[in-house]
This record gives sequence, C-alpha cells and structure tokens, in this order.
Amino acid sequence: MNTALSVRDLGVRYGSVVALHDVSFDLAPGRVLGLVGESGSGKSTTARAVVGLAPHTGRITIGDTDLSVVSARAARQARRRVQLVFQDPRSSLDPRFTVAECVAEGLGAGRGRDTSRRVEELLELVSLDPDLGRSRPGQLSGGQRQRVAIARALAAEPEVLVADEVTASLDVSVQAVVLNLLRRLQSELGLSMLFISHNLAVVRYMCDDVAVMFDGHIVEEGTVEDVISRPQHPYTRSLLAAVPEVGQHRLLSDSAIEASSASAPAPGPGCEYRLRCPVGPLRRDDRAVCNTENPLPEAINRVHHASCHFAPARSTESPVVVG
Ligand SMILES: Nc1ncnc2c1ncn2[C@@H]1O[C@H](COP(=O)(O)OP(=O)(O)OP(=O)(O)O)[C@@H](O)[C@H]1O
Repeated sequence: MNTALSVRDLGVRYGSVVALHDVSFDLAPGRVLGLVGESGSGKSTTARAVVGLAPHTGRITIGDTDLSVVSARAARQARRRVQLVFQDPRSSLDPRFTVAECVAEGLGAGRGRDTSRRVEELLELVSLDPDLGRSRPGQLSGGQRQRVAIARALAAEPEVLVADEVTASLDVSVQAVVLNLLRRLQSELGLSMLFISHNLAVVRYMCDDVAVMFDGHIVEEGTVEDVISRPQHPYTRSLLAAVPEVGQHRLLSDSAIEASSASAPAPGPGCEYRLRCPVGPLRRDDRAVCNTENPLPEAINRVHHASCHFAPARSTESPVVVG
C-alpha cells in the first residue's frame, strides 16, 4: 500500500514506564488520521517518536524511506518531511524571536535572500497580516500564535503534518478558527495529517480515519464513520458514551464552525448563541441565552458539551427566544 507515513511495532519507554507497546498504523497520502484516547494513553508520545523526539523501537517509514535502514543523515532529511505542531504555542515559539524569525526557523538551512518574501507568503497562507511578522509571539493572541506555529511547520514544505492537540490551549471560539484553517490547508496543499485529540467530536469533524489508543496500544481503527457508528472495542464504546454529542450524532456543520470563526460578538448578557447540528432539526434546547445568571461558558456547557463550537445568532439587549 502507498503510505505517507507507516509505523510498525513502535515502542517507547520512559525509564520503567512503558508508554507505547507495539503501535502500528498507516497514514495514506492526502488523508487525515485521527489518534484519539484519554490522557496518558500515549498519543503525544507517538507524535514525538514519529518526529524523532522520543527514542523508540520499531519501524517508521516516511514515504518510501524506512528510517531504520538509512543513514542518520538520510533519516534527518526524511524527517523534515514530517512537521509537528505542538499543543501550546506559548512554549513552542521562542519569545525572544520576532514572529517572522519564528517562521523563518522552519525554512531551515537553505534559506536565502528570499526569506522575508517567503515568510510573508506563509503568514498570508495562515490568514495572518504579514505586518505581524515584526511582533513578538507574546504580543499575539493564542489563536494567532498557533497560526504562527502552523506557518513555521509549513515552511518546511512537509508532506505530513502532525497536529498534537493544537486547539487544546485555545478559547472555544478560536478553536473553530484554527480547525477550519487546518482543514483548508490540508485540502489545498494535499497534506497527509496525523491529528491528535482527546475530543471525538473534533476528530469526526477533521478526520477520514481514526485509531483509538488505550494504555499505549491501538485498540481499534477504521474510518471515522465506522468507528463512531459501529465501535467494536469496549474502550471505544466508553469513550463515545462519555461524549454525548457524538453518541447522539449531534455534531457540527461547516456553517456553524465557519459562522463562529467570523466576527463573533463579545459574549455577555443578552447575547444569544445558537448551537447548530447538521443531523436533524434543532431542538429548543439547542440554544443558549446568556444573561447575568448564565454567562456564556456555563450556557454552552449546560446545553452542549464544552468542547462544541457555536454560532452567534445576534446580540440584543434582552434575550431573544428562537421558535
Ligand atoms: N517525559 C516523561 N517521563 C516519564 N513518563 C512520561 C513522560 N511523558 C509521558 N510519560 C508517560 O507516558 C504515558 C503516555 O503519555 P502521553 O503524554 O504520550 O499520553 P497522551 O495520550 O498524549 O496524554 P495527554 O492527552 O494528557 O497529552 C503516560 O503514562 C505518561 O505519564
């Protein structure tokens, strides 16, 4: 089979802790494979091993380069075709560098006179104003910082992008913006993506295929639709049961996510948010009205799961009832 990334019998230990046991999976070219599982199941360790940040046993093949049989130099070159975007851009971007310097880091040794033009192009690619290149990461919002981290990863012109909980440190409305950006880039650039998340709703939105991790093992894999609608492993069933909106197929439409990434009004009293779901009609409960007793995060939590996204309906002085 033609694969962008193939992992066989991957094992990682941290001292006496065995973090990964014989993990195997294939990522097909141009597809998005979700790696899902609870905290501590080994998702980040898998990502770190794939990009060479964790010593491991087993075999990793990038394109047609089996890293276990080539020289260290050839392995380093092959690994440049796989780029990792970390969970928290505050720690992955050097605060002493300007944004432009952070992105230029990703261009590697071959950069020359055209560096600043290329950095501008990369900032535009992630929908950032190139003028932000003169700022420091600390002057940007969390969502802007994560876009810079994505631009830096794309600077290396990777074939595979590993996105490790890239929205976990972001505010819920900004999460939607970053997810949509990743979807757009993946499709426009034909990237293969290993998308790591503990959130099954997000995995369903983003991925074609999914592998479920538990205690350092992959316990189930398949297309997202098959695994979510016909889970075979008891652990997958328990993960699904713990996320009601996936179990009930109450997931998010593109339009809901796109709407939430547009100019959302500042949440506050009298501001109504309408939750959307692509399957079936909205129920009356699918709306959340914010008021002083019920500020936005609680409203969203009460009606839907906290990790869901939402679309602003309209902002008024007094709550509006949607029929
Ligand atoms: N640097 C480390 N030293 C020792 N043990 C570690 C280290 N990093 C991870 N582990 C352990 O390895 C196992 C897998 O951790 P890992 O971070 O890969 O899980 P995860 O699924 O990514 O979790 P999370 O979603 O919380 O990031 C856990 O038991 C964890 O405690």
